[in-house]
Amino acid sequence: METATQYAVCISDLRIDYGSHVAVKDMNLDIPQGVIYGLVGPNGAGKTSTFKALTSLLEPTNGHISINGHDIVKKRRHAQTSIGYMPDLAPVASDLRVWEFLDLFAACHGLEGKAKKNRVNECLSLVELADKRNDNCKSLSRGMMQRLVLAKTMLHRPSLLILDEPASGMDVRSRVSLRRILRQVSDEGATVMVSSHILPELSEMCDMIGILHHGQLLETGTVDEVMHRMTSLLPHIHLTLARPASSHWESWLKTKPKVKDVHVHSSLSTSFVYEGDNTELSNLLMEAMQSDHPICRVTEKRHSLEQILMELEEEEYSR
Ligand SMILES: Nc1ncnc2c1ncn2[C@@H]1O[C@H](COP(=O)(O)OP(=O)(O)OP(=O)(O)O)[C@@H](O)[C@H]1O
Repeated sequence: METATQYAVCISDLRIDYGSHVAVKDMNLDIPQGVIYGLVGPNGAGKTSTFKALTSLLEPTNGHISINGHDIVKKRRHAQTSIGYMPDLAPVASDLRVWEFLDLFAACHGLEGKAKKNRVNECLSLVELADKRNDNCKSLSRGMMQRLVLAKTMLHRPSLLILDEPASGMDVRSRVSLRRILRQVSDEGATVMVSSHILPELSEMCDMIGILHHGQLLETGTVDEVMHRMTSLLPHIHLTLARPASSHWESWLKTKPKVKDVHVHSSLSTSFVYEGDNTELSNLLMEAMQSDHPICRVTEKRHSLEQILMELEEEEYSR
C-alpha cells in the first residue's frame, strides 16, 4: 500500500565516484510532492549521475535515496514503477509510426485493449502530437521527437517524472509546450525533476531549483530563495554621482572595509561589490555624501542564475 509522505524524493549523503573521480559529493536534498524541481548545472556538474542513481541505473558509492517514502534499494521495484525517466538524447525506433511507438511501450506497461488505446491517445494529445499519430517517427523534427519520448515516459502515469535535458534541441514552440505539459502534470499531483544548463528557461519553468557545480549542490530552494541567497552573497552596487567625482574618489572607496572590486566606469559612474549589510551600506553612502561625493542614484545589480554559474565557472578556471 502507498504510504502518504510529504516528500517525493529524499536524498541523503549521496556520493557517486567513477574510479578516483568524484562526480557527486555529499548531496542532501528533499523534494516535496507535486513540485517541478530544476537541477541546474554546467556540463559535467553531475546531473545525469544523480538521475541515474535515482532511477537505480547506477549504484551510488554512498548515501540513501527514497522515493515517496520507500528506500530505492529495499523497494526497488516500487521505486522503478513510480518513476518515468527520460534520458538525455533518448533513442526512438525510427521505422515505426508515432502511435505504434507509444502502443508498443503501453503494452510493455501491461496496458491492453481500450485502456491502452485511450492512454496512447491521451499522451499524444498532452504533447500536442495527435495530428502526427500516423506519421513515421523518422519524419518528426528533433523537438517533436523529444515530445514523443516525453509522451512515452508518461504512459504509465508515473508519480515522479525525471527528465534529463528535455529542452535540448527544442524550438521555441516545443519549449513553451514542454513548460505547459510539466505544469499540467504537476497540477495533477506528479512531481517533476528536470535538468538543464539553459538557466533562464528552467527558472521560469520550475517551482524549486538546485544549483549543482562540480558534484556539489551549492544551493537549493524556491527559485526566489535561491536567487536571493546567491545574489545576497555578492551584491553589486552601482552608484551614479550628480557631478564628476574628485580625483581621490576611487582611492577613498578602496580604503573602505567590505568594499571590493571597485570599477570607476566614468567620472559619474562607479560600481563595486559590497560585503556588508544594508545598515553598513547606508552608513557608507552617508559618509560618501559628507565627503563631497554627491550620490544621486544607487542600484543593486541582481544576477541571473546564468551569470552566477558563469562566474562560478570562471572562478574555477582561474584557480
Ligand atoms: N561512466 C563514467 N565514467 C567516468 N566518468 C564519468 C562517467 N559518467 C560521467 N562521468 C564524469 O562524471 C562527471 C559528472 O558527469 P554527469 O554526466 O553526471 O554530468 P552532467 O551534469 O549530466 O553533465 P552534462 O550536462 O554534460 O550531461 C563528469 O566529470 C563526467 O565526465
